[in-house]
Amino acid sequence: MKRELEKILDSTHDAMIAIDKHNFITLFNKSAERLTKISAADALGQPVQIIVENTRLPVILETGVSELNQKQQLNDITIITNRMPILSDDGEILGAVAIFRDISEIIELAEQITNLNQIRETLEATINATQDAISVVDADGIGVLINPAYTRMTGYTNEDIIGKNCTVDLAEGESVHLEVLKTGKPVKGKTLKVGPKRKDVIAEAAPIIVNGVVKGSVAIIHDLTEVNEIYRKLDQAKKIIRSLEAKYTFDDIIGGSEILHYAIEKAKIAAETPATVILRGESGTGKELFAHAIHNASNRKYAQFVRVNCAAINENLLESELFGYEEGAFTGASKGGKMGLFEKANGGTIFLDEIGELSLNTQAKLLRVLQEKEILKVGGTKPVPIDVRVITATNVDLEKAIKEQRFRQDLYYRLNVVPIYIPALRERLEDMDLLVKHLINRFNQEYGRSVERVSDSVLEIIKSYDWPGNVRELENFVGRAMINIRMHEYLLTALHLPQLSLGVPNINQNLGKVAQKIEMLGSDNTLEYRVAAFEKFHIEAILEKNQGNREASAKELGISLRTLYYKLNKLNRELRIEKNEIL
Ligand SMILES: Nc1ncnc2c1ncn2[C@@H]1O[C@H](COP(=O)(O)OP(=O)(O)OP(=O)(O)O)[C@@H](O)[C@H]1O
Repeated sequence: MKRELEKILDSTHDAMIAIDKHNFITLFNKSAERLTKISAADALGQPVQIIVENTRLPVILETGVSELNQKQQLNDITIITNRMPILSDDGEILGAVAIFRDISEIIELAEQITNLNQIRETLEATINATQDAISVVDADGIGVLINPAYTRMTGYTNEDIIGKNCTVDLAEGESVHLEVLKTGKPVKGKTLKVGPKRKDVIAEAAPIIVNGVVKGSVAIIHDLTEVNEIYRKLDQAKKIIRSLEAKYTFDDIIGGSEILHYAIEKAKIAAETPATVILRGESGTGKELFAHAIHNASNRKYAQFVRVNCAAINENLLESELFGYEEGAFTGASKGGKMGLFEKANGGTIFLDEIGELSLNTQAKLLRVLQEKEILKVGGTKPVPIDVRVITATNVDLEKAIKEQRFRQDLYYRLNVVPIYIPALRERLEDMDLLVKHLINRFNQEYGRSVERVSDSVLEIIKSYDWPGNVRELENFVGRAMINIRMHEYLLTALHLPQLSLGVPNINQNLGKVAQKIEMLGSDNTLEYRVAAFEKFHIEAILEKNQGNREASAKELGISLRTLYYKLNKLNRELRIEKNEIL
């Protein structure tokens, strides 16, 4: 009987240790051995304190009171202990027994459950926070979860969806959930209408598979109106990039002179209207810059800006370039025909530069376009309506061209709606300082230079020159000077300046050249040396003006020809002029 009892006790998972009333161990089953890593042979008959430290069994012997469900650590294992006295029938304490249960596994399981809970919470928070509308159904197609984005998009709440068939939200189209549950495969890009407002959406869905079995389906729907809005924005962005072809705005027009300011103000007013603008001014005054600025300040700024240099395109091609052609219009015409520049600029602006160069034939066609607001392609019979703002520019005297019957008067009236005259650079010397500063900043960046100032004589030279090529020539001149300057020089002096193109000589220009050369002189500041240098440079300048004609130069200088030769020889001998190596 005792053996059988021991067998039963050994087979239980609970560890058991019993002691007699003298604290000696009387029972130590197999589970106790596993838990304490002490063999029953070592334990039995020993005082319990020797075998198990901090045991409370002796306390139980004394008090006779049970201690139940006590959690404690034993060799890194969490156990639950029940300790009870062993009582005789008449209540006498015969010993005590402790039963331990290893609960590590249970704790691990509990931890896993807690973790799973956390994962679930995180997943739920993510699903709720996402802007995509999500719905989940079970294997029978019954709604189990929707997120707030879904409610926002469809108008349906938990009440309408959870526990209901997955087709309840559909206004038009097949349920993606049902398709997924049927095929077990993901579905993509289905267009449907959902909700009471029949919202257009794109849906995609995927199966939820657990252990190889389809347990449900999860779907994401995207609002097509949002997608369309994204396309619209993309399109607008493309247009903005395209309109960067007109890259300048009024802020890029540098100058503070009253005469330029007047032109800018007039252009700004014109920009707000659809009126045809004609920009008049010499070459390089900034007519194209103005055309860009007008386009970019108008409500057509997101549409195309098309520049046509009427002088650069072959007269035979110009018509088909401007108005396009139909397929088979002429030998060599591309298949499908070609869109003309007017059509390309539809909704935007066409800038016809050098309009004075148009042939009378093309002038007649252009007049028709301006009057009818439609184009007729070469070889075509059906006119195409167009909405284009026309800006033209010219540096030729159109009025004279009309008198000479090179330009049509009726076209002139059509084009001359808002004439804007852009003054030549020599008419606005006040702008020079600002322009030079602006150009130096620009070339500092482009060429990696660090020029901070220009010497007074440079400005003097610049202001004394005629600038027949206007701002373009000034740009070129400063750019070349900036190449001449070394990396760490911060003062631009006359030494850095390139030769100015001769143009039509005038006295100011001559003085400028003299000043430029004087700055090339060395450190000899004696009056004799400087006066002699001035004399030499002045003679050279006058000679240059008279294209080397010595008689005319001597006459202009008020000296005899003999004196001129004498002076030139003498001055060349006497003057040691330090030349800038870079120039
Ligand atoms: N006021 C200004 N401020 C800054 N840059 C200017 C100004 N005027 C002209 N420019 C610059 O000078 C150069 C020539 O200008 P633009 O091409 O506009 O002149 P244009 O009058 O159209 O010349 P063309 O008649 O030869 O075609 C351009 O690089 C332009 O940016």
